[in-house]
Amino acid sequence: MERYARSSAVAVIRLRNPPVNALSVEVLQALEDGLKKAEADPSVKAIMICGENGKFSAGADIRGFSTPKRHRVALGPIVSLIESSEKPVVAAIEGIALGGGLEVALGCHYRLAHVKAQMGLPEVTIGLLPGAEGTQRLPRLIGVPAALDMITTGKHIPATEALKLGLVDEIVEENTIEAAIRLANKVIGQPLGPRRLSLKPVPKLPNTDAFLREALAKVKKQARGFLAPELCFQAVKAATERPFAEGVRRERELFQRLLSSEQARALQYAFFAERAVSRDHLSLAPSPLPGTLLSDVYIYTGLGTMGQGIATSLVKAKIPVVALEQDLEYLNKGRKAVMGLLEREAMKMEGGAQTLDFHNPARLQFTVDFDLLSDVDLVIEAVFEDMALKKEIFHKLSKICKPGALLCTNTSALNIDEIASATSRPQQVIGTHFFSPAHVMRLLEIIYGRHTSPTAIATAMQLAKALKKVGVVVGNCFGFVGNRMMFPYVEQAVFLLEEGSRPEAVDQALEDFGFKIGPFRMSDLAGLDVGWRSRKGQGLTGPSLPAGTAARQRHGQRYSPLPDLLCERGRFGQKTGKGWYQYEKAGGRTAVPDPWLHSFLSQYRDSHGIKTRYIDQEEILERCLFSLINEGFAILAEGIASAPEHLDVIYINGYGWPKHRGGPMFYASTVGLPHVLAKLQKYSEAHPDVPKLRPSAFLKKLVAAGNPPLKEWMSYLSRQSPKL
Ligand SMILES: CCCCCCCC/C=C\C=C\CC(=O)SCCNC(=O)CCNC(=O)[C@H](O)C(C)(C)COP(=O)(O)OP(=O)(O)OC[C@H]1O[C@@H](n2cnc3c(N)ncnc32)[C@H](O)[C@@H]1OP(=O)(O)O
Repeated sequence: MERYARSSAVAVIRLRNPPVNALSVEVLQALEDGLKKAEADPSVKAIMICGENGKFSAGADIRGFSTPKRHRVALGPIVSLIESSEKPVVAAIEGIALGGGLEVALGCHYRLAHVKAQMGLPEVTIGLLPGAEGTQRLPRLIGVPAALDMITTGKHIPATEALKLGLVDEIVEENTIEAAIRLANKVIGQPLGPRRLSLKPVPKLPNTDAFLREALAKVKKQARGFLAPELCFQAVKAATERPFAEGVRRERELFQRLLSSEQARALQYAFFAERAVSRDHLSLAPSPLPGTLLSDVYIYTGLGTMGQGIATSLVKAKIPVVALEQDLEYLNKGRKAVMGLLEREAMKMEGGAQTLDFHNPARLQFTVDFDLLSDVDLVIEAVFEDMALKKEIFHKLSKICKPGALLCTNTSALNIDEIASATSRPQQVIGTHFFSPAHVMRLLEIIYGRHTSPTAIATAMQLAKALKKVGVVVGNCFGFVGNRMMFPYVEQAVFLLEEGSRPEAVDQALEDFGFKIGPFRMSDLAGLDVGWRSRKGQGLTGPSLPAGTAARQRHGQRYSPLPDLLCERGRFGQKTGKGWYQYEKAGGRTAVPDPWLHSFLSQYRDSHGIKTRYIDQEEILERCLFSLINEGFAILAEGIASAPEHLDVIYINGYGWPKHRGGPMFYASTVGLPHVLAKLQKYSEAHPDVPKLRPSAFLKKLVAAGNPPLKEWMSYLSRQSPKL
């Protein structure tokens, strides 16, 4: 506790724990001590709580949740202590007040925030609920619908919205601390009863029961097996049904249930994994990164779907862009699409189009003039996946661009070294695999080639950061990390159809597991023709396939021609109105099981002498997931990625893997590597012609080593890529 000024009647309690003033045991203890001291000091007439370094607090120290129980200090009683103080307590909220940080503020009698502050109860995103009485106080302050929304989604809200909701009493543009002191002085001596949220009733709704029923249905639908949102709901519901103290007891009970859950452990692992992965390599970037200065320019070529998203993403990050296309027709089409995307993005932002300023040619210009590339710092090429075309472009770039320019290729599978070989500066060539839609998806896979320099890698990582994406650096191999792990997963899904399953059964099993979208719905969305083109390119199907090749064999391994057969019938998915499902029209979005496909599958099985069998959910999950995980172990062993966390971050952010399961490698660690190995052995014996089911040597090694924790896996490998 300190005094604002020597003779001030306002005691100041400053939360101090850099970088985000997380509420560690020590901070909580100091907060309690400070409160008691201020309470006992007759010269103190009011108390102000603020955070060090322009941040109130990011909430409980998340690392503390995995420490043994006896070391924990409860926050709820401290919040009660604040509220019951006989002296007015004012929260001065700067920067962030999240989780337990906001709960501390809710215990205060007054809340004043800086206009740029953000507030929220994001506990749900780490598998918890606000466990310091926040689920009982917030509905009393801002009403049940708004509280439920904040608590079940975990969203951060800006101070301006917080003011409208009544979450804060006042917002200020100038010095928050001084304004809070003024407020504290003003309210000395005023009655505190009406300011104590625990004493307030929860505002009544016209039809609380109906509202809660609908809200629960919505929460359950979005959660897909994720427990925390539903328990958050239950805690808020308790506030509508019970007196404060009983509601708090219910909140504690639910909090304890979540605290000991595997899902909370998974989400907290994912939280730290993402931050650790994003930090990698950054230190080698030139500072400041060219292009983060507004006078510099990023240029990018190709205005197809990916290019449109990339351009939008760059403009959103306030990076000046020159968008290049091969001819005016494509340029005009691309321009229209990009402008449309930007209009929509601007509508979601405060300040709208003015903030993005994309009509300003200094921010975004469109051209067909390749010579404009001579002075740019960074190029992102985003033409379609055609090696010859990419090499031609890189050859040109290498000639035109200034010596230091970084040359990025947006590719999902092509060989970076081969692309780099078309240039005279392979050390500056790097893969940047954006995910569609590129202005929405958070993942950026960054692929280094044999000659890519550490500075180039670091610069690409900094680009990811500037775009607010999660950059993950990986090595160069077919499909890199994400798609390479996806191949066996999709392969199994199709094999399951051959053996007796249906697309809707496979999708359902994986969506129940928590995937946003199953493999067949995903394939229909992405377009079956994409994979078909690639398989034709690899000589697996199409005219280059040698005559007499067995329909279901390629290079001595099992192959399913099912996706090719659908493409030959013009069934490309949503875009043609038919794929693995049928749709209301070409371009339709609602997938409906298709009787035609069911009978096509029966005929297919008959014609190949396959006996249809019932395949249960367990087998669907095990074959799809364990083959994907198996590939992950192979990737780690080859040094294509530097740690299992990298694979997990890729899967959560780019492939819709359910975050509450922590990523595929974390999931493998939770079900146990011996179990994964045993299942792979079983399926591999049943399908000896499927190499991707054969357990990887690294997985076997880890099992033989006694199933060590994930953090130790990499220590069992002797060799690591020097660039990772
Ligand atoms: C022993 C513990 C006592 C526990 C008391 C138990 C009482 C139970 C009652 C109440 C329970 C309350 C629950 C909570 O409050 S849970 C926490 C809720 N808060 C959050 O989820 C916020 C998480 N943080 C963020 O969203 C962001 O980090 C943000 C604060 C917005 C800052 O973002 P950004 O500027 O992009 O910076 P970074 O994300 O890179 O973070 C910087 C470093 O700070 C670390 N960090 C952030 N938040 C926490 C946290 N709450 N606990 C511990 N560490 C945190 C983060 O990991 C970065 O560090 P590093 O790079 O080393 O990983």
